[in-house]
Amino acid sequence: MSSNVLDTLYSIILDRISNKKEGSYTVKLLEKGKPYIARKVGEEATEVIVASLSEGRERFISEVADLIYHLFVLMAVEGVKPEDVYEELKRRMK
Ligand SMILES: N=c1c2ncn([C@@H]3O[C@H](COP(=O)(O)OP(=O)(O)OP(=O)(O)O)[C@@H](O)[C@H]3O)c2ncn1[C@@H]1O[C@H](COP(=O)(O)O)[C@@H](O)[C@H]1O
Repeated sequence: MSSNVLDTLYSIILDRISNKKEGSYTVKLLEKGKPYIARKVGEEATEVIVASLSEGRERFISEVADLIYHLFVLMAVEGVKPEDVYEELKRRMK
């Protein structure tokens, strides 16, 4: 996965936070607050599990994308950038 897609996604999410674009799903999530967003991350993780166990490759890819998006919204709420996570993953590399 090229990290510039992830970095671009994160910058779009930050843009939605600051510009509150009309009709934005991200803005709707933010308005529902952190507990709701955290619950959505859990839901999307479950949907990844279900897709992995009983649905095809395309559904699995789609659910992983949903999970990454919702995780990135939660990271933005927490003030954690993708680079922070990349650093941690790099630190763990053997
Ligand atoms: N990658 C995504 C992305 N993946 C999934 N989703 C939304 O996440 C939801 C997942 O479906 P669910 O059934 O879990 O959610 P729902 O039933 O629609 O709504 P709720 O259950 O949350 O009430 C869908 O509404 C999708 O539209 C996304 N929404 C936005 N993005 C990215 O975020 C950017 C900003 O989007 P907006 O905030 O809508 O402008 C977009 O340009 C995309 O790059």
